[in-house]
Amino acid sequence: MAAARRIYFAASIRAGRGDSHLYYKIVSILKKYGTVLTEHVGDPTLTELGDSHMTDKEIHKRDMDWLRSSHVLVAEVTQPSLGVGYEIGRAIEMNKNILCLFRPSDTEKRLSAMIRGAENGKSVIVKDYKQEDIENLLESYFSETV
Ligand SMILES: O=c1[nH]c(=O)n([C@H]2C[C@H](O)[C@@H](COP(=O)(O)O)O2)cc1CO
Repeated sequence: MAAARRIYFAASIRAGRGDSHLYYKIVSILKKYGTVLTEHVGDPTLTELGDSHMTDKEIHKRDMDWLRSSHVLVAEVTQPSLGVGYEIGRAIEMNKNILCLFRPSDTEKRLSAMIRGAENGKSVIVKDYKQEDIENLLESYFSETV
């Protein structure tokens, strides 16, 4: 199943790349569980300019095609990002499995009610986590949930 599973990883780009090393780590763990379609999101050399070789229309089309073709969306939501919120909302409409990861200990901000409130204990899961727990958290998500 791991190779066949298509994973869309979402995290902040234009909203700030302060957590990019953590995104890199999450992407490298996710690769154990499937093909990560959006590997660029975890590239620590990617700046807030994002995919600057593409137009915004091209980025939106490519990412929506990837999202449609994915089995699961994993989103790191600690750094609030319009793009990530949009992707989560679209994925909910597409009935995707969604895992949102939030680090309360690394931010004074509270997660949006539109994300935390979308949790349904089944297809939409929102987890508070610490960096050191990420391997175990993903292991139990992919072995038990999807
Ligand atoms: O260059 C880009 N490439 C790209 O794939 N995205 C997608 C993937 C990310 O999960 C999300 C980030 O949104 P934002 O840039 O609003 O933080 O949008 C977003 C941008 C720039 O907005």
